[in-house]
Amino acid sequence: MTEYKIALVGFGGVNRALAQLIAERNARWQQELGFALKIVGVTDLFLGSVIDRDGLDAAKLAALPAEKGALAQFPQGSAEAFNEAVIKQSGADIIAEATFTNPKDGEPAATFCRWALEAGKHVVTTNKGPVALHAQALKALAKANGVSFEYEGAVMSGTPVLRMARQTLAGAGLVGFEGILNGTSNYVLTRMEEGLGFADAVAQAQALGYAEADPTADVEGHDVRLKVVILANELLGACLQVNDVACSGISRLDSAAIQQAQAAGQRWKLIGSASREADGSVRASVEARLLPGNHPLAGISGATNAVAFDTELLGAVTVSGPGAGRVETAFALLSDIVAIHTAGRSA
Ligand SMILES: NC(=O)C1=CN([C@@H]2O[C@H](COP(=O)(O)OP(=O)(O)OC[C@H]3O[C@@H](n4cnc5c(N)ncnc54)[C@H](O)[C@@H]3O)[C@@H](O)[C@H]2O)C=CC1
Ligand SMILES: N[C@@H](CC=O)C(=O)O
Repeated sequence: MTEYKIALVGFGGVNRALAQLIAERNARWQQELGFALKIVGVTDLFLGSVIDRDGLDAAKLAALPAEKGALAQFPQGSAEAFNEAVIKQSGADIIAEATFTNPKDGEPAATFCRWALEAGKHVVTTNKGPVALHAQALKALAKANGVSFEYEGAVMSGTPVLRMARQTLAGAGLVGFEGILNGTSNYVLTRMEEGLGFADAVAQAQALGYAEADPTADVEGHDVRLKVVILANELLGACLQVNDVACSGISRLDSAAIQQAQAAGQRWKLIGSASREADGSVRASVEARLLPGNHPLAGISGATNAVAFDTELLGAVTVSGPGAGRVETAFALLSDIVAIHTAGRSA
């Protein structure tokens, strides 16, 4: 039986949900997936850090109170976040990186990924910063060290989009995409259609674990901009930088405008899109658009996301599913580990 030792960097909603899944499902994964996971380290800016090479109790971790320095409760635990030690010295085979997304330079998460890859550890991450801003360098580093850098959860949470498109649309002639790529803003728009105010709707999205640490990133389109860059660079072979993508959000839309549109059979949606131009370049944007009721993306409500891929051979291929959520995103980390396991077996 294969057992992967895993260290969790950032222990907020997503990695805590992964610990809960490990506590509940490890035996089942052994049977169904051919591997089990053992948590050997956890580190978090707020909670502190702990290393135990023999394995930490996943259920106890998942139930940890959200109090400053709480990881000091574990034998060998500390109220200080020794990120570098947990990444390099916990004996982990895999680092699950789920700290805050920094849309400006991807740090310090990009450094955490670098440390792990240089130390010969696989990285699975849901953090959009390192992927949108440093994917090429991190992928090269992974290759040089014979390990994997996986990030399925960076776009549309646990809904399989990146790997699905890369593997199953290869050869279909992908020329563009448009999608609802942020769970929080779509949830906010839906709740505002139902009569809730903007601030209350954002607060609900935060409580449900959908929003970024600073939800401005969700409602002003910055989060979607990172996802558009990831999709365009990965699937359309573009070399977009974040500032190449024109970006506006939903905060200028008031309840009256949203409900008026709805009464007219239309819906406001935050749309991220990219397309290949005749000269081979790729143009991309993020903006609120008023969609007619019969548009394929108009019926997507709540934290659900959808992306329609425009292909030469199949026309539009649309994938829809959860775009945010703690357990949903923890599943994305699991799917990355499955990919690592499968690649290791076929090597
Ligand atoms: N929650 C969701 O639905 C989704 C989240 N993501 C991304 O996954 C990542 C994690 O998301 P959540 O768990 O929801 O966020 P969260 O805000 O609940 O947790 C992040 C944790 O990282 C810790 N942290 C921040 N900076 C750190 C540092 N320098 N060193 C150590 N720990 C640090 C914080 O203390 C916090 O506990 C974020 O980058 C987010 O953008 C991606 C897809 C969906
Ligand atoms: N805050 C993001 C989380 C996933 O990337 C969202 O709401 O979509």
